[in-house]
Amino acid sequence: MCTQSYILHTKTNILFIINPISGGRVKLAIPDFIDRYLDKDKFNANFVFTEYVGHAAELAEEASNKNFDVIIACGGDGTINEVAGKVLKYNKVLGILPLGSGNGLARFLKIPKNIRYALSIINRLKIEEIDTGEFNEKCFFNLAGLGFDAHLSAIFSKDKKRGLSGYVKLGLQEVFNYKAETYLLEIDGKQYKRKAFAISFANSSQYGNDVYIAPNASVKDGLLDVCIIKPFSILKLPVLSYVMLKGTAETSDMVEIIKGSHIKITRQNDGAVHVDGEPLQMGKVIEVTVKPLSLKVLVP
Ligand SMILES: Nc1ncnc2c1ncn2[C@@H]1O[C@H](COP(=O)(O)OP(=O)(O)OP(=O)(O)O)[C@@H](O)[C@H]1O
Repeated sequence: MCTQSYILHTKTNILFIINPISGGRVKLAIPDFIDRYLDKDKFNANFVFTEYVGHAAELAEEASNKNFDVIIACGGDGTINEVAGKVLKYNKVLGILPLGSGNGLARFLKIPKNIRYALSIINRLKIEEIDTGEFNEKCFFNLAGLGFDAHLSAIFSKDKKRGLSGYVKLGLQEVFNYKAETYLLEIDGKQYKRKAFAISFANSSQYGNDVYIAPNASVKDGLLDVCIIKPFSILKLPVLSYVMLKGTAETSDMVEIIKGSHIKITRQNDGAVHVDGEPLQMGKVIEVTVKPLSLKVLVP
């Protein structure tokens, strides 16, 4: 594990990239709030709101080329994905203000939802390096996956209402009709054939909202947890929900977890995948790898 602190001779240029729609929360007052609690002796702060999907990545790229050393993703895992992809590319430092619906990576890193406390973490400038994943060359930082989770994220992204309740409602509508598929997996050279409801590749332990798919996952072990949710009778949905909320999914016979660093997955058809909850379409064959300790993040 590598922990560093900046020795500050001059002020650090910091950019807050704010997603106005994440978490279903209005954020017009956020810049004033940040301005009040950010340490002005350490930082020159700038703020910008995103205007469309992909804009956070463009803004982070621009900022990296303009002397910003620390870039803060103010949103959920989708916003972090866009910002962190560029932070990783330009070897900058990522900060997080958890303003999303699920906030999976922020929860895993113990960054509080209370913005004042989250800002106190930024003020301390304590940096750690974490693993990052690649899903057919698309970076991810929390979770990527296919099957039901990918199907749901594709539908959720078209929904105007964000937030936890909308997600749960949609999930319950869709779970009844979703059909499990057969996948061929190669994990660090070993072959597996599995029929699955969903498969997640977990860098952190959770989807968000403290729903744990991979309770023993670590962002520092150079490994991903391949979490296979087996096909199940709808009557067992409460059991599956219970073990995920309790953080005991690995003990359930409905879930199989295999750790690995080089994974190839072959499915029956092209279709939906998700990276950090954002929907994408990919082909039948997907390669998943991990870059150990590759991203610098501000942590408590
Ligand atoms: N101005 C905007 N209008 C519409 N979509 C936007 C805008 N700015 C960013 N986005 C998109 O919003 C999406 C959702 O963002 P994000 O994932 O951060 O929030 P969330 O889904 O509420 O939280 P979480 O992923 O933690 O559950 C991302 O795909 C992002 O590209």
